[in-house]
Amino acid sequence: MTAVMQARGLGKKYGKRWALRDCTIDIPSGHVVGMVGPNGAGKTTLLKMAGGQLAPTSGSITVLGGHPAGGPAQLAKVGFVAQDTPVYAGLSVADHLRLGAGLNPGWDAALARERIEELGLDPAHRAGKLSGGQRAQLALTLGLAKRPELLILDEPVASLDPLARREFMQGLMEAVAEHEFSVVLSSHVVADLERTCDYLIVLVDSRVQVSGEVDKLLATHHRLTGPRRDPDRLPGDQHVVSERHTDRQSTIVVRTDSPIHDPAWTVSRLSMEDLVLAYMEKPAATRPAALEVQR
Ligand SMILES: Nc1ncnc2c1ncn2[C@@H]1O[C@H](COP(=O)(O)OP(=O)(O)OP(=O)(O)O)[C@@H](O)[C@H]1O
Repeated sequence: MTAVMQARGLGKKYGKRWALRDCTIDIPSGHVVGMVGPNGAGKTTLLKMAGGQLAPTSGSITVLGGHPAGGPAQLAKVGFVAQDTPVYAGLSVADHLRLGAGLNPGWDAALARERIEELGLDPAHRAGKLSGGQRAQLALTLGLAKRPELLILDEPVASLDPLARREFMQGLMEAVAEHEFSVVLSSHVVADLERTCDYLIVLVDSRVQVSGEVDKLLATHHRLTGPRRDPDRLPGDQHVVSERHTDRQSTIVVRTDSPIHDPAWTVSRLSMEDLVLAYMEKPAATRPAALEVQR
């Protein structure tokens, strides 16, 4: 099966500073992928390289088996909704749909029209006068009506209130269920990702810290709580992701494929948010190389 996105040693430098480095990922098709990480971690940089808007400084990236800026056929397969849900303030909703139809060979006019109707948007309304939530929905409609094989969304819900966020994510998930395309979505709102994503990428300090199917990541990460212990004394197959200690107690998040038998530990499962926070807690330089959990 063709990978949706495959990167090998991918890096991007702005001046002397790496925005993304040593990124190696293989994302299989058919997933809704959540990309999460703190401000400046390199999410937009990675997504723009996938969309063909930025050239790598090092390494390589293929998207749906092709070069990201590889010509009209490649661009037709990938929808990209940029960070600030870009629409043209002076153009009406209907103008946007006409523009989309003119620019995209696979344009699904019925999908676009029906979605605008369902959203209750007036086709004559200028985009500049829409609310943030409505603008985001218009941008999503343009991305969906292109009928891409992969839709990339860079923090699409960042400026939306919780209700608008939920409506946006619901609309996206309904479209995924109906048209079966892959999605890569960056967001700071882990709760949104928890509801929608089945594949996760955590980026911190310009590096991919972990990537893989959510179910598998949650099955292989555990929180150990017990009497204070030096993490160096854990079994070799338990990779420490984060650690906290008081005088008497240790709380350590580990990744391991093996069961944990040590009776001294209380072992608990992590939520997606716990997992993301564990990878954000510890400085990347002190962690082992990026871990990848594959199908
Ligand atoms: N055009 C640019 N010129 C110089 N540096 C840049 C440029 N774009 C991004 N950077 C830097 O690259 C790093 C990664 O930025 P990027 O926008 O990819 O992060 P991000 O994870 O998307 O952040 P956010 O969550 O805030 O959107 C940051 O340090 C940023 O300042």
